[in-house]
Amino acid sequence: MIVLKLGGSVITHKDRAETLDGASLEQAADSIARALENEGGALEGGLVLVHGGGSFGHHNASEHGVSTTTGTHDAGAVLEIHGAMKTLNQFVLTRLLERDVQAVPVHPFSTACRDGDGALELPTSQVKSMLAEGFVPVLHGDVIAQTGRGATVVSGDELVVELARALEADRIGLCSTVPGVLDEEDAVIERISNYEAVESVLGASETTDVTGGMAGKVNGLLELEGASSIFGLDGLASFLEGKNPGTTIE
Ligand SMILES: Nc1ncnc2c1ncn2[C@@H]1O[C@H](COP(=O)(O)OP(=O)(O)OP(=O)(O)O)[C@@H](O)[C@H]1O
Ligand SMILES: C=C(C)CCOP(=O)(O)O
Repeated sequence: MIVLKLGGSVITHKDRAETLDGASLEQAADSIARALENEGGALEGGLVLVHGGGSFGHHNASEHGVSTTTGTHDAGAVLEIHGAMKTLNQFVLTRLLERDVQAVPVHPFSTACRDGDGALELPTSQVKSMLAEGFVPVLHGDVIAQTGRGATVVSGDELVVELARALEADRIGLCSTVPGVLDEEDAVIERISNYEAVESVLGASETTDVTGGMAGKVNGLLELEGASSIFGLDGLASFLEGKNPGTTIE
């Protein structure tokens, strides 16, 4: 099975608060629908989707001073951040359903949490049941309760790592707004197996982002046993066909 994240930077205009990038979301939904129609293809074992926040969630979290480590005890702030993510989730589900993809929501706020050290606990038995019944579960970056800190942000990137581990994913992909991890000359780095070797080129996101941009992605994916890929929207169809576009992290 495949765990795929649609980056918020792809499906929204990340520099404008709560603005969907409808054309890119539709292109992504088309690629997913086409890949699922392909019997015997790479998606035969099922697909779990995660999407990020982009201009939904990050702006709200930033306004309330909430990040993956700084929490809030203000339920109003939680509702605003979670509400923005649910709005985006609804857009994603609708575009998939319009293409007959049997996409269903999983909201991390109602199921996941962090311990006092920030370690993520993400139950996955409901995701497994959904997969077994032929659904495409769609999770998203969110706020979640954290022991001693109220509620903190959980990135879609963290969810991908946890899902990949718990579901023993065969393939893991992060589709972002860049064609891969870029070096100093903006060329795509083909393979990364060591964080220190690329640390100097890994930065945060250029837009409002409370979860760590490219550095966080590479760090998280390197923790996994198997290989994973970071690629742009133009690489999505090829990734879903079983190829390795963009940067391979192993
Ligand atoms: N070496 C690098 N190569 C590519 N992108 C980089 C690099 N260093 C920093 N970045 C930034 O990381 C961004 C991608 O991370 P970002 O977290 O914004 O993506 P996303 O996961 O698609 O979005 P979201 O976090 O909203 O879901 C790029 O747009 C770029 O600004
Ligand atoms: C900012 C919120 C609420 C979620 C962020 O998820 P990400 O875009 O995957 O980092």
